[in-house]
Amino acid sequence: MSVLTVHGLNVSAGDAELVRDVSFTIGKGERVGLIGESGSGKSVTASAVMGLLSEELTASGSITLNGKQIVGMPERQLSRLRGRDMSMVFQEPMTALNPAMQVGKQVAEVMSLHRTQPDRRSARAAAVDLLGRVRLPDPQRAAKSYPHQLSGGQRQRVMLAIALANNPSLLICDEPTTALDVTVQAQILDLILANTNDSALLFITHDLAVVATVCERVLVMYNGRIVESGLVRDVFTAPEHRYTRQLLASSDLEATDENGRLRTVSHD
Ligand SMILES: Nc1ncnc2c1ncn2[C@@H]1O[C@H](COP(=O)(O)OP(=O)(O)OP(=O)(O)O)[C@@H](O)[C@H]1O
Repeated sequence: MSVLTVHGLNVSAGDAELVRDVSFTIGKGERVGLIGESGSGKSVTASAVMGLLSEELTASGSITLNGKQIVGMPERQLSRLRGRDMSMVFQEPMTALNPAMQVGKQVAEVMSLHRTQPDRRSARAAAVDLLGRVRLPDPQRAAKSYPHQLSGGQRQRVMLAIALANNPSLLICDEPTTALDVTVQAQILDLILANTNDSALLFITHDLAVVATVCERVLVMYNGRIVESGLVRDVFTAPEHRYTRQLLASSDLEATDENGRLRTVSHD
């Protein structure tokens, strides 16, 4: 059974249809990229999956996470799934972190909230472990820092620790490295790859080279619809849709090398 199944998803704001008839699945341990120009509906799709659509938006169709229907699920139930069964990493960690709370406590809190650690003390210890797993130097000390005392890359590591804390079945990354410099981007991508073996991963990005590095399958979104999908190596080497060809042409990804294999832009 797929971890995530989206079937015939529509999202509208009044008369405006933002997402139209979107369907896809992600299995356990599968990594799927979602690409498309700004405004094509990627973030709206991700918000619908997380049950985080703003009030003026309406969703119809079906989204199931491990068989549970997300569309129309009451907020109380959704909040039990978010942070435990599914979590999300955003582009700007500063807005997602609490500026007034030590980051170790923020990591511990998501475990205490979902009771995935027996008590607060174990949650604190597990938080320090997690901060080490996302390779924050001196995790004991880092746990006591406030978000403003950390660099952008370190804050994104904290976000990743929070997202991974309860070993979610589904991790959604929405442009998680766009705001970071290139070296830090590559480190964060490595961490995401190293820590999501069993999770289903939906990875939203403008950067086709990142998709080629991280994902096995890709969905191409244009004007609210998925216009093309398939294995990254097929879609990037032999795109069928005109829009995908344009995306590839305007990216700095050199799709194939002299042997016809997918080549990615190096990150250093
Ligand atoms: N709350 C809202 N009310 C009305 N329209 C919205 C709302 N949220 C998003 N939209 C519109 O929905 C469309 C899709 O937006 P979305 O943020 O999903 O695009 P995106 O592909 O994620 O773009 P980006 O890459 O810039 O994040 C856009 O036209 C946007 O203006």
